[in-house]
Order: sequence, then structure tokens, then C-alpha cells
Amino acid sequence: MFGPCRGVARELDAPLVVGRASEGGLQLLDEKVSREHCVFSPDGDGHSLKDLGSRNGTWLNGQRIPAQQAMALRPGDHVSVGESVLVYEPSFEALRARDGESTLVLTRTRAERARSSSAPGPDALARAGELALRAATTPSPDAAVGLVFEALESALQPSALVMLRLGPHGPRPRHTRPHGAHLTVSRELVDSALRAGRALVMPEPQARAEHDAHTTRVRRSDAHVLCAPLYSAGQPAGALCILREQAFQDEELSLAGALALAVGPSLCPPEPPSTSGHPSPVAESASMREAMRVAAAAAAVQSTVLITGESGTGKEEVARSLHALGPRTKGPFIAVNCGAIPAELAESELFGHEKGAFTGAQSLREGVFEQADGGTLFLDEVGDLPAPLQVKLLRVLQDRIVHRVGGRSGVPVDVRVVAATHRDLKEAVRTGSFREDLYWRLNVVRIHLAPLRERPEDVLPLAERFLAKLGPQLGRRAAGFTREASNALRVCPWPGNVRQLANAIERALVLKGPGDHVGVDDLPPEVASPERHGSTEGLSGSERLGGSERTDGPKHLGGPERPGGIERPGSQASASGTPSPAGGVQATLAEVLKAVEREHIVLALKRARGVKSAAAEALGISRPTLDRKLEEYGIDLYA
Ligand SMILES: Nc1ncnc2c1ncn2[C@@H]1O[C@H](COP(=O)(O)OP(=O)(O)OP(=O)(O)O)[C@@H](O)[C@H]1O
Repeated sequence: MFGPCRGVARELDAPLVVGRASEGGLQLLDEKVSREHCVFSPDGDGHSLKDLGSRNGTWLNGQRIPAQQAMALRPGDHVSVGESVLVYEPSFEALRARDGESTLVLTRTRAERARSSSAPGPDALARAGELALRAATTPSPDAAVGLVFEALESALQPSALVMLRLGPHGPRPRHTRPHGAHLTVSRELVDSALRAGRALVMPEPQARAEHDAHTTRVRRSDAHVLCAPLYSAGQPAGALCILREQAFQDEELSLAGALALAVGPSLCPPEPPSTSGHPSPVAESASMREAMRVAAAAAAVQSTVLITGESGTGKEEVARSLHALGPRTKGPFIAVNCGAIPAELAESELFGHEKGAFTGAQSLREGVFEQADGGTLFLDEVGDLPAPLQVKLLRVLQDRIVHRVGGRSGVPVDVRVVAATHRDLKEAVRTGSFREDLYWRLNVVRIHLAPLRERPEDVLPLAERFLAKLGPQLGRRAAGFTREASNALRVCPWPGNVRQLANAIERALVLKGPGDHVGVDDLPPEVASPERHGSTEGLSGSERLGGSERTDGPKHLGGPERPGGIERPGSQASASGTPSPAGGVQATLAEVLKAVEREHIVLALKRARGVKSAAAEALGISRPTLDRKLEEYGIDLYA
């Protein structure tokens, strides 16, 4: 349907009156529509349309139909009513394939859909009301969601529930029940419900993936989704989506709508604002939100924090945000990678040295503790610190006094220490490579970051964050991801965690074809088709399948087989994988080499902590060449 009610869905299992005052039918709030304008009715095997004496007429395929006369409808017919156009298409799938999701679905009710539920009994309603009241008054959003889900289960017997929260990049799932359930919910339905300010329903076929060693089979089932919008502080804030096999009754629609209205502010309290220029880390998953909750609490105090997690999970990102959220935000944030400093320089790097302390120490040098005075010191890979320095670090943490190499007296420092490691420090303590007393001194507040594969809810929001951040830096903007690309991002197990995802998006932007969106072919091969790179381990079925996959029968994950390597949209590769024309491949290869070179430069700069001459030396190129390359690749030294 096009017009003011785009995306609204109603089934034609009974006569459907369309009009300005037709609250029980399809209400079109449009001046050009009469109070009771026309009616769609089941008629034999199909449906008919009758104009009810409207002022501006009902138009079928461009012709005004006579009043009060039933006109048989055929698939594909267009009905114009005021500013709206309704497309009659009995096949839901055909409709989606043709018009996407911005269409009113007028389906003939199938036998199994006709089973509508019985209205909730008085006991169930009373229980739901009591739970909703508790949810509306509980201060904890997570507890409120639990109570709301219970209320909805008691009143509506759903097969799955999801709570969406509206973020800068649209609605995102926050909680699902059963945990990890994978639902297909039309974005258009959610947008329409938020626009209309009331609950709406839509038939929404669901897909479920079953995997064996080599193939993925997708099973489909018919279902209905009820979407009730959530508001907080008068603003759209999210939605509750309720999935059920049976159709919803009007009372159920009103009940869910009213409940959502009552609990919106408890479920969606305003997000804490970012207190500095550093944007808060993406945290859509429950585990990441918990990590950020602890970080925000720890930010207010001085206690040492230990952040653990695999490489690339965002330990430094969280440390920066901890610094930004606390009272030291105006002080420096100094990051040092203990594993990357040569052993002979480590002591001077951390604690500084006096002039003449050793050969080559021509002047006094402050160590990172002194540099971080009044701010935060991030000790990355603290598990790699050589044993003698562990003792010295322990002393500084205890006394807050730094002894420079060759110095006679100590220098007091006011530093909050955040340490991080990807190693199992407890195991290191057990094997004797890490001091137990230091372990306990660091492990005052502990934040563990789960690997990205265990928090799939974060993947797309992160990908969108990187797209928005890197696009302008690279001068290659993209409006978003195609559905296939989103699915590929969601199912990838990301062994290199968030860093690998950031690199994949950067590469995709560099290689992107002319379209508006990043496509699956723009992604690295190991992301676009992980099964061909042996990296689908560790994912649950629901995580592997994109929410909108609708294909029946056995199927290889990642779509049809395509030749390995990089293929851009528009570059023609034959079925045998022989690219044509060859020049296209060469051009692509050159781009890849450039992307790799860029990555090397960025890495060298990172290692040299932004010191250009050191980076140029490490890369074996001159300073002017490095400057030229920085400009050519649009690398921002301070980004
Ligand atoms: N939650 C997040 N939101 C936004 N960006 C993130 C998030 N997590 C990680 N990143 C980005 O991913 C990249 C890698 O993160 P980071 O350097 O913090 O990981 P790390 O765990 O400290 O890695 P390592 O152990 O290798 O030092 C960085 O560019 C960082 O900004």
C-alpha cells in the first residue's frame, strides 16, 4: 500500500470497510476519503470490492467503479482511495518480491490462519495487569522487561517475544524470549506502529535454519507478529513484538498497545549521555551492556580495573570510555602496550629515567605514570610485563610513588590504572610467570569482554558505527548494507573480534562498487562465505541465519557458490570462476594491494604511537614518502 498508511497489514478473512471513520476496518485519515468509502469482501475463491457511495470515488486500475456494485478483484489490481493505493495480491511472497515491505498485504485467509485464538480469560488478564503494574514501577529496565514478557505470556500465549530499542541506526533487539530466539519482523511494521502510535499486526512468515555438517536447510512457518510501540519521555523509544502462529484479535491488539504505553518509560529510560567527545562503545548485547554498567560505576571511583577478553574485543575502547565517564576526563589518557616495548626499554618507558642514568640517557625522561598524572594510565597486555617490572609496578600501585631509573627520590603520582590482558592471568599465576600479589592488586574491579561471536546483537550496530566513522575518512560513503551483506556479517564468527569487523568494513568501503549500499561481494571472502574458509564453528543456528532469509530447501550458507577472491558488483565472473574482463581483476588486485599497504601504514603508526619518523623507519620509507602516503590514503594521524 502506498500513501499515508504504508505498511499496514490486514487480512481479508471478513469484510474490510475502508474509510475515514472506519475504526474497526481500515481507517485512512485522509480528507479525500469518505467516512465509509468502500468495502473489500471475501467472494467465492477470491475477493470483491464495492464503493459505498463515496464522494471522491473508488478507482480500480485507473477507472472509477460504479457505487454499490461488487467488482471482482484479480491479482495485481490497484485500488485508489484518496491518496492511498492498495495493491491486491493474494500471494504474500509475490507481493514482497515485487514491492518489498512498503505494501499493504491483502491476502486470502488460508485455512490454518482462520484458527484465531480465544480471547484471554479474566484470570490471565488480571495477572497480566498486575505484572504490568509492577513493571511500570520497577527501577531496573532489565527486571521490567522480564515482568512485561511474563505479562504478555500470561495474556497472549506467544511463541516468541522481542523488545526492540530505538537507536541512532533504527530499532535493535534488546531482549528476546526464548533467549536467543530469532524472529523475522518487518521494519516497515515497526516504523508504521511507531508512526501510528498504536499496536499493529502483520502476517509474517518465519524461517528457521537447521544445519548439518555441510548444508543449511531453511524451514518456513506461517506466523503473525503484533508490534506495540514504546514511548519514553514523549518520544518513540522502541517496540514490543509478539510472535504467534494464531491470528490476533482486536482486544489483544488493544491490550498489548495499552500495556506497552504503560511500561515504555520503565523499559526505555533515556540512555546516559556521553560526557566527552569520545562516543560511548556500541553495547547492544546484554553482556556488553553489563560490562558498560560496571565501567560506568567504576569510573566514579579510583579503584584499579582489570579488563580481560580476547584480542580485539574492545578492551582499550572500554578503558577510554571509563576515563571519559569519570572525573578524570579532563586529564590525560595514556595507553601503553606492555607486550610491545623491548625489555631493555620497558623500565624507562614505564617509570622514566634521570639524565645520565645509563648510556644514551642524555636528558631526563618522564615515564608513562608521570605522563598520566591526573588522568588514566591504560596498561595493555599487562600479562606480558617482565618479572622485575612486575615488582616495580606493584610498588607504584601500592604507594603511588614512581622511582625513575637512576633517580634517588620518588615522584608522587595521581593516576588511575586500568590494566588489560588477553591472557589467562590466573593460569599465569599458577605457572609462576605472573606475580600473585600483583594479580590481586590489579584485579580490584574486573570487566570481562565476551568475544564478538558470543554477542551477535553487537555486530550490525558496530558495522554501522564503522561505516559512519570510516566513510568520511576514506571519502567513500555508503548508506548501509544490503540484506545479504547484513546476513553475512551476522553469521561470521569473527575470530579477530571487533578489530576484524572494523577492518572488514574499511576494506569494503575501499573496494565498494558504485551502489549505495555495501554488498556481500564487497566483504572479505572469509566473511562473505565463512563455510568455505572453515569458520562457522561456534555459532548457533539462529545466529547463522539472517532474519529475513526466505528460501526453501537445502542451501549452501552464503548464497550461491561464487569464485573465491574478490568480485565487485558489476565485474563479470563466469560460472567457472574465470573473471572477465581480465583488466577488472587486475584493477581489483591493485586496490587490494593498496588496502593492504594502507593497513601496514596504520599499524606502523599505531606501533610508533603516532611518531611519524619512527613509523617511516619501521616501514623502510622516507618521511616525505610517508607524508605523501598518509595524504593519498586519507589516514588521519589523530583519529
Ligand atoms: N564496543 C565498541 N564500540 C565501538 N568500537 C569498538 C568497540 N569495541 C571495539 N571497538 C573498536 O575496535 C577496534 C579494536 O578495539 P580495541 O583496540 O579496544 O581492542 P582490544 O581488546 O584492546 O585489542 P588488543 O587486545 O589487541 O589490544 C578499535 O578500533 C575500537 O575502537
